[in-house]
Formats: sequence, C-alpha cells, structure tokens
Amino acid sequence: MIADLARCVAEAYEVALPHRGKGKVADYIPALATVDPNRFGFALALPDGTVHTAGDVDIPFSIQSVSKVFTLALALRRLGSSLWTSVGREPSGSAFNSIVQLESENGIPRNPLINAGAIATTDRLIDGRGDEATVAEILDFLRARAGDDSIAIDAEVAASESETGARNRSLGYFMKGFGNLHHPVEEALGVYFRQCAIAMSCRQLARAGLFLAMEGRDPITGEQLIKPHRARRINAIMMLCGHYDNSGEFAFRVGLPGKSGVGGGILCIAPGQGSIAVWSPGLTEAGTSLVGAVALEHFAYAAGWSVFD
Ligand SMILES: NC(=O)CC[C@H](N)C(=O)O
Repeated sequence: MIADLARCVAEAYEVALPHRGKGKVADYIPALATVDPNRFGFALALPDGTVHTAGDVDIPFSIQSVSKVFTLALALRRLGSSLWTSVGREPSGSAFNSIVQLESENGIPRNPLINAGAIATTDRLIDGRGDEATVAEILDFLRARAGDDSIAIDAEVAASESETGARNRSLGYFMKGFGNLHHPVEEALGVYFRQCAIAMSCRQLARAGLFLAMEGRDPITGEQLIKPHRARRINAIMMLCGHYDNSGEFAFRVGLPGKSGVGGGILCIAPGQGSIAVWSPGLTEAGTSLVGAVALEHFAYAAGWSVFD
C-alpha cells in the first residue's frame, strides 16, 4: 500500500505537538537561547517538487551541525577519497565536541559529523582557496539546492560562535599538533563557525537534502552533484554518526539517516523517496531536537520509510 504522505506529515506533527517545551534550548550563545521553544516545523520534499508541510516551515533557524553533511558532500566532490586520510567513518560514541579519542588516534577524528571531524573536513574543503571562497561555495551550493538565493549567514550567530569557540579551537589546535590540518587553525575555524551560522527554514533544508535521497542527483535541476556511491556513503555515515552518542537510539527509533544540529533542526534522508527537515529548538542531552525526533519516528513508521522496513 502506498502511504498518503500529506496525511503522514500532518499526523507526525500532531503526535509530536504535545512534546513541545520538553528538552532544553541551546544556551551557549544568546541568539540561540532566545529562540521560542514552542517553534515546530516539519517539511517533506519529494523528488517531483512537491513539498508537504506542517507548522513553522518558513522561519529560518540556525542549521548548526546539519551543515556538516553539506560540507562533507562538497569535500568529497572536491577531493575524492583522499578526504579519508584526514577523517574516519566510525561512530564515536562520545559527545559532539569530545577531544579524548583524538589523542590516542593520531589526531584523526572518528567521523566527519562530530565537531573535530567536521573541522578537519572543512579544512580540506578550503583546499588552498582561502576562507571567503570556501564560505561562498557552501552558501552558493545551499542556495542552488534550495532554489532560494535569500539563504544567508546569521552574522550575530557567527560572531558568537567565534567568541565562544574555545573548545572548537582546542580541537583544531590538537589536530594541527598531529599534522592533520592543512591550513591555519583560524582559517578552518573561520569557515566552520560561519557554516554553523547559516540560517535556513525547514522548507529550504528539506529541498536542499533531496540530492542525498536521489543518488547524488538534484531531481529538480537534474544536475548530478556527487557520484551515486558517495551519496550512499554519506547516508551510511549519517545513519551511524549523525547524532553523536545518540545515533544508535535514533536509528532504533527512526531508521533513517539523519543529522541533528543544536539549533533544533534535523535533516533526515529517505533514500529513493524524499528528504525531511524538522525544527523544534528543545534538545535532548545529546543535542538532538526532542520534538523533531518524535515526529520523525512517527512519520517513518506511518510512511513505511524506515530503511529496515
Ligand atoms: N551539534 C551542533 O550543532 C554543534 C554546533 C556548534 N556550533 C559547535 O560547533 O559546537
């Protein structure tokens, strides 16, 4: 039976609604701490261009670590498999900003979706071009994927990320000490802080993720953006590492590749089917949107879209 997807979206939204207000809004920077915890949006983008929505789907939010998926795709496109000399693809089982494994593992982060791995990936993406050109590539890519040139970096969030970025700088310098950063730490971090500060709505983010559901091809523009096997591998990494030490729980409950951000966004990919973006700012301890995960769990079940179905 083919599920009525509009209905699945509406139901997932309704089921998750009572959970609003649970979870903790990220408070390490003022611009995130002041976001209304009752915000909640759910957008499903399909390859034919249809978007099914519920709630606050047109309000931009800070995509934070969801950006790591896109910089990974861009770095793989630019560097190919040589990226894997700088970063691994194993789950870390630790917090997003943990430094401990780096010491015993030669400064090579476990995967590209923890902070250390994302910083190493962004560093490789720079590829000698400088920070401005790299930031421009990331923004241009997201604008083209979302079909919306208004997507921008929130300058206040970017400045706060840098001001409070001691821990991320530590990760950068630690990797530099092992010879695993190719550019100055401040250059890599300068790009990383800005990619985290990109603001997008659920509608834009769901649309932007479609190429990952469609073997690397943007179904709306028809462009083959990355090779099919790379899209498959990014999905594998999202499934195993997209929620840090909560990745097993998310796979258990939702059964789809996903990536969380501390702004409360989650991008979820249903291979061959579509791309889903949810946003609600209250977080679990692992930094995943609590309401968003409930909604995705229900949606994947109702649609029969768990990759294990
Ligand atoms: N999990 C996240 O979204 C963390 C992103 C945050 N900007 C950081 O680098 O710490």
